[in-house]
Amino acid sequence: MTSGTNHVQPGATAASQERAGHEAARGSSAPDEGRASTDAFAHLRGTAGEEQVDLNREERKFIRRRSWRLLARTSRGVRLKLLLTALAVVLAQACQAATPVVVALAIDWGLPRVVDGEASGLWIPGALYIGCAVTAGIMIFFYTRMTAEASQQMLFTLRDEVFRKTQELSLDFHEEYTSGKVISRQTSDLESLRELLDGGINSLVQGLMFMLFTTLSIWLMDWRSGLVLLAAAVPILLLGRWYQKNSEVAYRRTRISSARMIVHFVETMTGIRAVQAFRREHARDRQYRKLAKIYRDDMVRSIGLFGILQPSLVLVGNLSVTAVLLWGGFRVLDGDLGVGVLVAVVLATKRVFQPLDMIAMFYNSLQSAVAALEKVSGLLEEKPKVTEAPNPVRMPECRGEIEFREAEFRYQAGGPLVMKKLDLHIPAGQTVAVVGRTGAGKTTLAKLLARFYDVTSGTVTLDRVDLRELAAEDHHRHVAMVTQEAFLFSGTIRENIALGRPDASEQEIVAAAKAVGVHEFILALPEGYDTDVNKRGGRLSAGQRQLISFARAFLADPAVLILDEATSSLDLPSEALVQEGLERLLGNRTALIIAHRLSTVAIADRVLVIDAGEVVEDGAPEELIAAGGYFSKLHAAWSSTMSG
Ligand SMILES: Nc1ncnc2c1ncn2[C@@H]1O[C@H](COP(=O)(O)OP(=O)(O)OP(=O)(O)O)[C@@H](O)[C@H]1O
Repeated sequence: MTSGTNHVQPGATAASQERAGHEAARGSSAPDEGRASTDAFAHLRGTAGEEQVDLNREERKFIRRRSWRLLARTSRGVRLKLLLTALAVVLAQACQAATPVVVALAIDWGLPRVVDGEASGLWIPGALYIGCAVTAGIMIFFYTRMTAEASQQMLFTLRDEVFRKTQELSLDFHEEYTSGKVISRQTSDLESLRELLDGGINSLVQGLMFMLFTTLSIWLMDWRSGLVLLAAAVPILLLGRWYQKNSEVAYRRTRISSARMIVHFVETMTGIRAVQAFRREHARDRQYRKLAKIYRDDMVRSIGLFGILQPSLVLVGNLSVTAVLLWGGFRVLDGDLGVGVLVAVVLATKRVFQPLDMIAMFYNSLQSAVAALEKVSGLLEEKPKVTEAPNPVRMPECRGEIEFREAEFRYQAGGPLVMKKLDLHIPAGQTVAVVGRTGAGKTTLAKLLARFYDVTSGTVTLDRVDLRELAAEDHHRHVAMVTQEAFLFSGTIRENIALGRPDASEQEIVAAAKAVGVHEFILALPEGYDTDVNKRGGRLSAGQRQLISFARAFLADPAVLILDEATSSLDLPSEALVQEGLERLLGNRTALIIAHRLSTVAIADRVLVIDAGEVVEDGAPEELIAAGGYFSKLHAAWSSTMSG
């Protein structure tokens, strides 16, 4: 793959700037270490505390504040819409709650007039009723639309932010966090939020408003019945509090178990070849069932809480209606209360509890969404370790001279030194083969040059400019890394080659393919350069993919090429093909090749033998063979396999 060296878009750090002063969550970069130790919430920053279920008061407050900040930021562009929606909801609910009052008016004020032959007793309540109904209808239409627009806009912003953030984060984050978790944040967590934003908030506000106005109308009609409602509010609030406390933990648990399940699923699917090759299907399935069962049980537990809440609320509602009816009925018998008012008050009391069901339901989705928001806001709080300097050095032209000076590197703070005080100068245009035992640090050297990571101490320079000072865009243009996997994106062969330089003309794309010797092969494909790499017939072998990625790199025309070579998986004819392509690709660029084959070393000007993070042999291939060290043994072994 011609990999984009990890760089940060200049505009993509607005969110991180807002969080200036916060420590990096996982605290492995040197400047953060000191501050993290004085930070009481260091263990919760970013994705660090993601799996923690039980939080204390302060921790809950910290997480909630972060979620709210994210919601506030996401709603920035739609606040007017939200305000208008709220107004429309209030108006609609006021109109709906007013209808029982109109019924009372019709019975107690209108009917006597109608009996006396006065038409006003009929049309005034009638007009009021129609007025309320029509206004409520218009307002409902209005806010339904507005809510959909506002919530979809917020989700769009969130989706985009999650995507940009995950792309922006450095490789170290992805190696730890895994793509399964990112997928879980982007899919199941955002889905929970969608459920809430799409209908939940609306119904919640709508229900609350309806209850408020209906309660007001009851107080206006008969304050004694209002007292019954006040008494009913006590058990309702207690129930609400109980539910909130318990469901918060329960839903947090479901977000964690759902993420674990998705991670396992994604890992199995991405590693399906290994799973099938090693007959791991049953074991993976067993593990998946275990995780899915945990998720199921967590869900059942949280829904079970709702199962207690809902009938309890219905019971309180029904008892209240009975109390209002009995107390009001006795007062009607005593002549203290009009029948119309009693009918209206009983009607209103019955209605006042109706939205409770709905509110409880959406409180449920609110809790689920809050748990999801905690996770998403944590992910968005992460900061890339590899960042662009505030005033980066531009480099329009590059010769390709590389220097590592006293470069040291460890993957994690406190972890082992993977590279020890490396001093290495590679003049422009040199082809350097890097060899060494597995785990010696060859790929690490390449990753540092591609700036997937920054050195822990010392420097790495390109044309004497420290990579940390160099503009990401220029670094990306001058240094390209072609990895073993030779990843092809969905799309045509042409598009895949053009990734190296999106503005390349057709001739340039064909010229690149010809240069690395893959043109004839592409023409033989069912649709030539238009062949879709994911469709039947477009499926390429490892060697063919490698050649396409060579063409991609050739087109990008970088001054420095880093190659993590494809290895023994290639058969000999295609290996020869790759070899020819490779030679033409190298041209007179500076190249760092992690060599796994004798043929590659043969074209190198220089060989570096790395062992335990140190260069132990360095010289022209023939010199090293003559010296009789590690390389000469390796060379002898390679030669014997070639001749055998
Ligand atoms: N992301 C990582 N986090 C922690 N340690 C790592 C990470 N990647 C590599 N290492 C460690 O760094 C050391 C060097 O690894 P590296 O991948 O550079 O070796 P290599 O020489 O390229 O090996 P190979 O030939 O097997 O690819 C190894 O001990 C490895 O365990």
